[in-house]
Amino acid sequence: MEWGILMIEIKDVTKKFGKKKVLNGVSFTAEKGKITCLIGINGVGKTTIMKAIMALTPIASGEILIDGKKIHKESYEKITFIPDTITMLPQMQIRDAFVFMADFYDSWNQARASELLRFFKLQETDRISDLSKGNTAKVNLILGLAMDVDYVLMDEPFSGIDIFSREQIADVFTSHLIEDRGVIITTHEINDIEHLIDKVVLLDNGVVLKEFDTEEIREKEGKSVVDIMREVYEA
Ligand SMILES: Nc1ncnc2c1ncn2[C@@H]1O[C@H](COP(=O)(O)OP(=O)(O)OP(=O)(O)O)[C@@H](O)[C@H]1O
Repeated sequence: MEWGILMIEIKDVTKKFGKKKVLNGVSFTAEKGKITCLIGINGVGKTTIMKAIMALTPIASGEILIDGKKIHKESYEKITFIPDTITMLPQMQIRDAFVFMADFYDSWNQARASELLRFFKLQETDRISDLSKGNTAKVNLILGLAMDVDYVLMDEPFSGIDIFSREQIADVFTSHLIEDRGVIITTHEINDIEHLIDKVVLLDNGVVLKEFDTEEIREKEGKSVVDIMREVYEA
């Protein structure tokens, strides 16, 4: 396979809810092996973009390609979506959630799930309903990252959790557990994660204001992501 097409391509995507246009010609790429961060305030369409990539919501126009092929319902063999709330039943223990995932997905990798559990210092007998918000976010992350897929989408993995949990989650991003996968995360708080991300897509009201490579702007322009955000959003 040609290396050039190992990416998710979002091309001029529009989406309406009723009469309201929430995506207004969104285009960007997220390459395999890179961490791409979608940034924008509440309601700009970050989650809608994630759902469109997962073919969980239909788009009005434009197209979305994964490794050069148009997305379809079976794309979940290549891609997984980690929502910002846990989808497992509260009475389950973590090990029950693992069994559920293994039953449902061929791509479930139990060895990686166990490694992630150790990484986060969680026990497989911990009950979902008893987990703190930070630990719930970690379990959610484990359920997504333990899948043997090329692309992982994460909706607000750092939102509403304490600094120590945020740091632990950030450590996963720089570990071998990510491997050479393509990751797309959404956030509105960039500070803790700026050093982890390779690429940034700045969104506003359903349009991309700027797409850039973090290392490039650091090296060529001596600017941080926050500098660019100020330039773009305060213009
Ligand atoms: N099912 C739906 N029906 C109607 N409107 C919706 C629906 N889902 C999202 N919207 C609207 O679409 C817009 C974009 O929502 P979206 O959840 O994608 O934003 P977001 O950037 O992810 O925001 P947040 O940071 O709050 O999660 C919002 O105005 C939202 O109210």
